[in-house]
Amino acid sequence: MDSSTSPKSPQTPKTTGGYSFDVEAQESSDAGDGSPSVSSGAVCQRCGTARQTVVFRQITYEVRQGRRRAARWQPLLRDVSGYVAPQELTALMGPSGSGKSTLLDLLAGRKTAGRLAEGSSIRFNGRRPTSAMLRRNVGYVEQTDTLLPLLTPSEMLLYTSELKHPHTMPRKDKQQLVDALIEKLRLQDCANTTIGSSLARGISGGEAKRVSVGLTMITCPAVLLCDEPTSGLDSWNQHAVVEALRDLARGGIAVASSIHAPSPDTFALFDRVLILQRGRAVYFGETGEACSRYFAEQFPALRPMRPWEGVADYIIDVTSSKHLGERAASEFADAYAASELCRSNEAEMEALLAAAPHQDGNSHKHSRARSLLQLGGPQGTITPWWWGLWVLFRFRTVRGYSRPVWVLPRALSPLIPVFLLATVYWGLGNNIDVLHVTSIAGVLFMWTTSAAYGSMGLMPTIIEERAVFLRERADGLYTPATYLLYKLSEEFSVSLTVTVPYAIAVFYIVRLQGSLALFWLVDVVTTAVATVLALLVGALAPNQAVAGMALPMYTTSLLYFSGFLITWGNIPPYWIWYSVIAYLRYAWGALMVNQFEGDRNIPAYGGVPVLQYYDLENVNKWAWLGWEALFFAAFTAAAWAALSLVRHQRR
Ligand SMILES: Nc1ncnc2c1ncn2[C@@H]1O[C@H](COP(=O)(O)OP(=O)(O)OP(=O)(O)O)[C@@H](O)[C@H]1O
Repeated sequence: MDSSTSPKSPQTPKTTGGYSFDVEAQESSDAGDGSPSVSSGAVCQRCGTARQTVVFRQITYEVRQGRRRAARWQPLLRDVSGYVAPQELTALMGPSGSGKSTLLDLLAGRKTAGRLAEGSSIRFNGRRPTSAMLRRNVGYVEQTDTLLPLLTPSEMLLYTSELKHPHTMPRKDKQQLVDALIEKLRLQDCANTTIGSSLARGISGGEAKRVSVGLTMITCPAVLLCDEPTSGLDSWNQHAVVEALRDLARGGIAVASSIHAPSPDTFALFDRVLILQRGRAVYFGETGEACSRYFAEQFPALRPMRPWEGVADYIIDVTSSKHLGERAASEFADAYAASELCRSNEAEMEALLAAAPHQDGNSHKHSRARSLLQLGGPQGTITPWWWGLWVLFRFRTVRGYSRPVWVLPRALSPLIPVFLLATVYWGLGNNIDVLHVTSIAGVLFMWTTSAAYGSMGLMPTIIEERAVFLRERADGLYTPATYLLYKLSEEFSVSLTVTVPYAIAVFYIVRLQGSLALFWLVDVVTTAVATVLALLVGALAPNQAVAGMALPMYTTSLLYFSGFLITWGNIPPYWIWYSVIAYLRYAWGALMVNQFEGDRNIPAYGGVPVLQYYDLENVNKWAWLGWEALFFAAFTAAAWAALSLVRHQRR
């Protein structure tokens, strides 16, 4: 395993796959926020992204804890300083809960709660970050992978590339970039293997993690932040992932990654390490010998390193408060704050800021900039909506259609209700005695009910896909409206087709009356409403369990008020409002009028004409179909709002 290349040694990085920064300083016209700038270092040969040095000083980050009046600001990070430099791979280490993810989130502008205290400052090339600038310059690899299990790494990267580069860029150029990334991340062996999931085995965890890194590298960010990219991996895969990060760093990117217990070989791949403990820095400096020497000199009473221990394990173990108690633990942070190393780091940061092309100063008034804490807001996409829809269709829908487990449940699930309706009510539709009138009303009721329940099976998939949606949306791959359109058209294209033969079969076998077109359209619109409801509940519900309960309960409640089980006149006055907004009432009402308007005098119970008995005598069936379609429009708007506004991710 190669762990040799030092960032200190001057070198001309290879331009492997175009992910490399030119060593000559060049003028860049894109600082990511639209303003021209001159980088302190170089620009990427491929995309012109300027190198970025991230300097963070005296970061104190607090969240509000406790209830209402008793709530107080609790610091999660205190006076943490350091930097992430181009061409360097920086490790963030520390016991669980020490604040590594919090710091990475802050640097990436992904915090949605809490505040940065007075005096905290984060600078990218000397400049206060804005949302647009962070989005352009920072790649963030989350702890959990959010990949599409049906695609291969090569397809996953191409799919992301299609959505992250202008649609006018030729496909072969995008493919070349993908091929270069595959080579850079050493994914050649699994490039065409299906990614898979926990249920269907695919590529390994380490390969999946490198694909996740690749997704953020598609647009060639200048800074790459990774939150525990090696968690859950064996030491071989850990090493492979960190090696890939090290290669990216050597190409000119500033890379920081949190990591737990790296093996000595893997730890040696890092250039620098920031060790946190209880939200405070206990060491920031070079890895390896320098790190162990610092602890040996500062704390001579510490136990010596055991022969089988790596430096990383040793430092984390000796500084871990589980052995020391809180007071002794803070002594490490106090000692570091008073150390020569800390002073020299401060001087280095001053020098980096002084050499930076922008001089926003350390004015603390703006260091709490909302943009820094709230990157997750509305954002644009690089490609137009129709391109997003086309790419989603090309990579996701087509792949779904090719799988029997996707198509068969959708195509065959209406078969059982259709079979039951056709065999139980065979030829009943033109029979006109009182009992049969009620049975026919029941057939129509069951027809709408089956359509309403049929789409509920979608919800688990929608919730499973939610993490992918949230990540891709945050990455600006598409808007919630495009995603909604994609999901609806994916489902409609199947349901429009399969409902035709089923509607014809039931209509003729049961010998129903009226318009076959309306009978089919009611089924289509009811399925559409149920589909968008599944998307709405999937977007709103915090988890599978809540979603799995909410939609069936809501749909069942509609059955009471659709006009069949209790006629309109018998609904208690305080429930009438619910009947008015029960979309199934309009579906069933339209079907009833369709069935009985040819002969309005057919009697129901008590000899009352059937449409009068069910309070439908003044109903226009097409108008009621239109009302149901309006419910579809309203639920679609609600689903769009939920997808846009509900985050499910508080950081
Ligand atoms: N929004 C928040 N509100 C309250 N506490 C929070 C919030 N975010 C993080 N914390 C707390 O801050 C501490 C640091 O969390 P963080 O996730 O940064 O730790 P970490 O070092 O990354 O841990 P691990 O290695 O286990 O991922 C934890 O005790 C966590 O519970």
